[in-house]
Amino acid sequence: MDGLLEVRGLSREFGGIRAVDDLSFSVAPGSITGIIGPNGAGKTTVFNLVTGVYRPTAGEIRLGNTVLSGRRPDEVVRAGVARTFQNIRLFNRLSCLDNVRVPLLQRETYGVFSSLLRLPGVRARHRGVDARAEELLDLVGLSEHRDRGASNLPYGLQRKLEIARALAMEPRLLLLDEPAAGMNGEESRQLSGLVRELHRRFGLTILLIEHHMDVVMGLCDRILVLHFGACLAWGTPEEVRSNEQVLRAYLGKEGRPCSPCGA
Ligand SMILES: Nc1ncnc2c1ncn2[C@@H]1O[C@H](COP(=O)(O)OP(=O)(O)OP(=O)(O)O)[C@@H](O)[C@H]1O
Repeated sequence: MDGLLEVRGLSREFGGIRAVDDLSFSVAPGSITGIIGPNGAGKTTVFNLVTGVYRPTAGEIRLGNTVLSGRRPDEVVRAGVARTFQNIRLFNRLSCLDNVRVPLLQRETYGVFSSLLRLPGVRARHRGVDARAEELLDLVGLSEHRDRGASNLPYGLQRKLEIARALAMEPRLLLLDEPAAGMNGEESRQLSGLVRELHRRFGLTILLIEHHMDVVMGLCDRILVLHFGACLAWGTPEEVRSNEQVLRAYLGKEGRPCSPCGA
């Protein structure tokens, strides 16, 4: 097992529904991996399982040597996994800068008394946080919007702000849930450029869910195709694009799941 993320025999049931069904795949360190599949295929449930929002019914998830399955979301973040959400989750009343400062401050461990007394070391660390927040906003192209309320940003920029917030966690693995949702062709091209740049600059491993095929095919080294919670296909964009089962599934005929993926 040499993936940064290793998923083995993962299942999750909701009542009688198997949202994720005995799924295995591996995300290589430093790669960009895409998850695609029809609505309801289980893509977001996989993210929720990796990030500790849901507990698996069966199976194991590892990040390097750390077992993630069964951990709380805050423990998963500390282990090095950050994510963005399909339905954007920002502090709407806060400025862009403060939206990024919050996770940065959470990472800092202040003694309560030194914080209350505003000791010099704390003030210096606050300045460090401000500088880092500005840097992250600059990186995603939001510097000029730093003082603007998050809810006043256009949708595409809110998605970039979410990415800046996730980067503030200094993740080893970044999960992006439909980063190009609601974007037009030009916006999604820009978004692809940004993801590529972040990947190069931070040596990040990225797992992304996306319905925009041009984004997925252009960015990803490997693609996992989910169908009824199981792996329908796994491979390079070229392999997936020409896979008969994938073509049939998207055309409405049922394909036969394969397993395990990327092992
Ligand atoms: N909390 C939940 N309770 C009950 N059923 C759920 C829950 N979360 C997901 N499901 C079900 O699990 C299945 C997979 O849903 P999921 O949201 O993971 O799919 P998806 O591939 O992300 O879909 P989409 O592309 O529409 O976002 C669906 O049948 C969904 O209704």
